[in-house]
Amino acid sequence: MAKRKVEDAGLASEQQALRENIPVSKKIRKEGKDVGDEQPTESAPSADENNEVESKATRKERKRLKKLMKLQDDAAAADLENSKDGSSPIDAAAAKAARKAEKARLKASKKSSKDGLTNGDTTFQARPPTATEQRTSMQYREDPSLAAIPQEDIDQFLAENFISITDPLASSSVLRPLIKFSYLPVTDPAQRAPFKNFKAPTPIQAAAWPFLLGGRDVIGVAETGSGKTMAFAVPCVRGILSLPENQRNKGARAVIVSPTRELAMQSYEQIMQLAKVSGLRAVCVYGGVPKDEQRKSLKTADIVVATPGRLNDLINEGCADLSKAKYVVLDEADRMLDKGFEEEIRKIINTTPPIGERQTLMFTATWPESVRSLAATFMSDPVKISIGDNPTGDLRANARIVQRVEVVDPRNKEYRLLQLLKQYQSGGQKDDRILVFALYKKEATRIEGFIRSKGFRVAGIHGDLSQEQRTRSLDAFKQGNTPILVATDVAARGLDIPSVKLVINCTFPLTVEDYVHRIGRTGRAGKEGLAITLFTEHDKAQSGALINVLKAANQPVPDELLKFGTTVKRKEHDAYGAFARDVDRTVTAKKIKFD
Ligand SMILES: Nc1ncnc2c1ncn2[C@@H]1O[C@H](COP(=O)(O)OP(=O)(O)OP(=O)(O)O)[C@@H](O)[C@H]1O
Repeated sequence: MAKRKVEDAGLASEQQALRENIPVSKKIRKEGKDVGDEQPTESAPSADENNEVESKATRKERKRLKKLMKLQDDAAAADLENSKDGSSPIDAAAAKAARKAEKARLKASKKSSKDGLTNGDTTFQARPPTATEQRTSMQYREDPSLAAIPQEDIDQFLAENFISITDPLASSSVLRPLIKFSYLPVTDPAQRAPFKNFKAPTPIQAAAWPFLLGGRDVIGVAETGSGKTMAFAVPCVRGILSLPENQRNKGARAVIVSPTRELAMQSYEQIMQLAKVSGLRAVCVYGGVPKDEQRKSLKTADIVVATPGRLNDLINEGCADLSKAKYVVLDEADRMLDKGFEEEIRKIINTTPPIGERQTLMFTATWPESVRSLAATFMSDPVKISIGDNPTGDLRANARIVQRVEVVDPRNKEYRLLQLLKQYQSGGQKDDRILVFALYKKEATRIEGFIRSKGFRVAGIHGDLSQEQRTRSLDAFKQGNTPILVATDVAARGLDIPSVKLVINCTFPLTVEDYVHRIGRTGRAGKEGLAITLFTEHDKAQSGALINVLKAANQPVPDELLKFGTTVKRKEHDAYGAFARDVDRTVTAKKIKFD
């Protein structure tokens, strides 16, 4: 284990060196502005130097495109052969069109190299292929019909959906978003069944799939309820299916780590929809229930979905072996890298193949500065994909949620809550689902009892309840038997409960990121939602950050809230308070010599 840590640290510093010498990034520009969030590094060459370097690089890129065309030609020819046997029909006309489109792109690349020595928005710099490039080259073949789409249409799709891709290796020049399900390299109709109720991939799915299918590390940041689970689940299953059949059902090839038991179960269910039809096995490993069944399933499961504590227990017991798990996902990644989980995550990741040999994915709706450098230590040349009109990566709430903030006297909170419940559960709305958030377990218990005493059907979910009670409450809420659920932040992240009409924050959470996740339980999968927050003087430290979130989503900011101030307080360290300094953990420490 210690050896692996040293190994990872070495690779991390190698990555850092690469990063400093290779300021290669693709930035999708909107209205002439950079939408990417990476700044050129100090060691970036001057404009003249760039021209010199880029001309070589552009030639290199042309070669790469040519190679890609040749491989596509060969593959298309092979497919055509196959289609003669009737085994894998492919549209030869589409393949031809794709080749034409590729040639056009190549021509455009030549032209732009003459004009400004750039290829569209992508700048290239000559350098040997990195470990990531060697590992990932050509695992993914673009569908010919996708390749045939004019570049302007692709650019329009990226701009309309505010898709920003920052790729340190600039391979995004050949990886187009999978804007239709039919462009997924899936031939078996049974494997397409899970998408049959969806019109098209969501932007995060469309943009992330080609990179993930190509074996790249990805950081995916997209609003709550935007389909991130399928974004990482589809390539997970495709990757395992690409292994020889005799290597399946023989232990973990992929691991997905989630912060809560309920979220782990939910992701497991979604993944099973894809895995089961393909004969793959998955297991969900979480605490609060006996281990025996989990131990047994781990022996044959291809995919492990887990919460960190129980997974580490089973690793320590020797029952969970992740040494072949080359697909590692941190769902709700910022939470997983938070102080409470960081150590557990590090232990888990240290038992997977080393950085560069595994694919590491981080998905989330919130990506605070405080976790970004730590995330980099687990990843190899990650492609950053973010969705939203949010070039700086600042915190953003789902724009379809109407947010209302009421500043109230702390003593009147429960009375106001009761009024709201009566208002939003009257007449035809009496079965509407309402999720009420409290901050503490005891508070949740008290509020649940209070609501019940007023004649409402209500259940609760928090850490003081047994897993059986938690599951029962969640099921009753999902099925609509109890239309009100009182929860602590165990239900803030990831839970996908259909038709939650209203989220009420009875007590404000500890961070504004949690606020964004809490209200994200409504307004999912393209639907509208409403969130009402009762804000008191006790929460005033959060007023500035909340005001920013409201403004960014064009929501009204009440004057009473403005009175608490607009300053955004820096996140404080538990031990060092506001004096804590952000440390770039990707940088290797300097050796100091004492003479
Ligand atoms: N392509 C699609 N079209 C429409 N709906 C989709 C699509 N893909 C997934 N969904 C649905 O969207 C809902 C939200 O998906 P999911 O739970 O993955 O969101 P998320 O982005 O992970 O949210 P959160 O940030 O809250 O965890 C789910 O009900 C899912 O079935």
